[in-house]
Amino acid sequence: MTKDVTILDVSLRDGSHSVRHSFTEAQVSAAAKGLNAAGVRYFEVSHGDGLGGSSLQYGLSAVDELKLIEAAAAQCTTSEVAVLLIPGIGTKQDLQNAVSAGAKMVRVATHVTEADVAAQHIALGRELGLKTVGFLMMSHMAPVEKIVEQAKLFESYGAEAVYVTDSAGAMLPPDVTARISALKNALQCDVGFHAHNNLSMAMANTVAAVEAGATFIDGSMRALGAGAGNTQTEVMVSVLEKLGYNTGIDLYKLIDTANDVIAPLMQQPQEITAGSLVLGHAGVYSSFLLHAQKAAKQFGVDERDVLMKIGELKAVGGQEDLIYEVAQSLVKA
Ligand SMILES: CC[C@H](O)CC(=O)C(=O)O
Ligand SMILES: [Mn+2]
Repeated sequence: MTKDVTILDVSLRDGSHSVRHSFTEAQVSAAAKGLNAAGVRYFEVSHGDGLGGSSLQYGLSAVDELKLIEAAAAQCTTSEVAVLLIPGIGTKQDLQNAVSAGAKMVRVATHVTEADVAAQHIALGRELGLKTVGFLMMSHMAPVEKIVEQAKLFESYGAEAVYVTDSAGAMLPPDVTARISALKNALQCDVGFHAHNNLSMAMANTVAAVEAGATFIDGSMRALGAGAGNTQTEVMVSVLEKLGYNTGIDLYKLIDTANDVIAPLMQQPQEITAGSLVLGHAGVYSSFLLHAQKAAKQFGVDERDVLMKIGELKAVGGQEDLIYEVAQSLVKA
């Protein structure tokens, strides 16, 4: 029996980190047109750090994300636009504005131990009639029991799916299997998985996730995303179809969009470089990479040392300014 898997493309949100939040309406519109034509059910559009992320701390967006959401929604006949909301960066008003611009899904993202800060945002998502999802970031940092506890909180607030998010690209397939299987046993709602390729494990981890029962899976075209990027959506469609899963996606149309729209806008190849490898090794947020490279350059220190130290400090999203303090502290007196 073929099993259905819902693929959510994050090129236009996680990819925002990789292009330093420089997406234009024309780029988003062209990518959205291709994703819709290929039959991708959901795709995410917003600043890399979610709604309200445009700031000195996280990086200023070239174009207001509401304009990008509108441009994307205008291309959708069957696909739906998702937005990411990290409570404290984005607000309930930001979500309402995103809905007016055409968003149909919200993913409320918290650190893996902090799901309780999302209760009112999940409730608002449901009230607004959105597909509403919980997103547990940095899931490698918590043991399985903690993840189950936090996912149950999300479900109790009304989340219709809960994601295990490997923000640092630090997990190995057994880590993924353990987490997804535990959530499948403990939850009634759907379970999702989001990977980063810092240790070259994104596809293997994605396969482990679907085999353990995840039915929502993220990817990005040409792997465009923070760090070494995400599971490459067009490759994942092929791999999942070969494994007997049904994605409902037209592979050629998706490849064309990846090649004709995404490849030309990339600012660097999505490779596993010294920095992205250390993200996975030390368990650091993938979105910290470009900040660490900038800070290392500014203070004349090795980006690997900065990231290793950040990993030791167990820094979490929102602590981007710590990267500069660490780089400064590494300068030899
Ligand atoms: C900083 C938000 C982050 O990019 C969300 C995400 O995609 C992840 O945690 O991997
Ligand atoms: Mn990510």
